[in-house]
Amino acid sequence: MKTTSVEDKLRNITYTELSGEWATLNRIDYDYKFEDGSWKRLSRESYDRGNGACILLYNEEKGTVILTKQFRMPAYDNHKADGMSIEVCAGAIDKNEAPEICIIRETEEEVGYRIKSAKKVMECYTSPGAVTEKMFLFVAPYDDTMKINDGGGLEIEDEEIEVLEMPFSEAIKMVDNFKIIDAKTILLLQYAQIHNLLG
Ligand SMILES: Nc1nc2c(ncn2[C@@H]2O[C@H](COP(=O)(O)OP(=O)(O)O[C@H]3O[C@H](CO)[C@@H](O)[C@H](O)[C@@H]3O)[C@@H](O)[C@H]2O)c(=O)[nH]1
Ligand SMILES: [Mg+2]
Repeated sequence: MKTTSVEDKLRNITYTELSGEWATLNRIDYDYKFEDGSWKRLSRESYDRGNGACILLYNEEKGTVILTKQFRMPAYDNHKADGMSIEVCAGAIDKNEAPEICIIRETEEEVGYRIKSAKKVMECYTSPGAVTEKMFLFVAPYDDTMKINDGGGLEIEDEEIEVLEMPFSEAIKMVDNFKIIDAKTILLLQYAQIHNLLG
């Protein structure tokens, strides 16, 4: 592993905003020092849409988990199937919002459960070569007494989210047969498996 600090490898960083409608797509130009000591001016496009939080809700007694199903345009754009994506509950973190506060809010909005706290189990970049987004991954137990509405997402944000409560074993099967192909969801389901969250 190389130990040169990033300050010694980078200089003259400039930002050019290429698009800024919903989130910001920047072109970042920078001088980069290679290991042989040579400098080269490089350019990378970087899409900044903030950070995100997501959560796997699980019920050990029932052996179930709560997932969501919704249309995702970028997924549709990629493989032109139906564009429906089965995912753990997730949302973009508001400015100055703590990831745990965000995920408690999203849990209420998207799947209709009021949880008091959530345990952070991982952090990950979703696509570090292209997107600035860091994702904070949580787990929390749920039960029927915590259900306060039907979820579904916010109408003002045009969200249409189907709430799925399914056996954990079925969710794991959906990873194995490629029906669940969202990375954060696979990570959390496998975390639950490795750490025996559902007994
Ligand atoms: N007009 C417009 N609206 C958008 C756009 N992107 C998102 N929105 C709106 O913003 C809402 C964001 O809902 P959240 O629940 O906060 O986020 P999310 O769409 O579930 O995204 C989460 O998952 C993504 C995929 O893994 C993550 O990329 C994201 O950070 C977050 O965790 C969407 O329902 C939609 O109304 C866009 O490009 N244009
Ligand atoms: Mg969401």
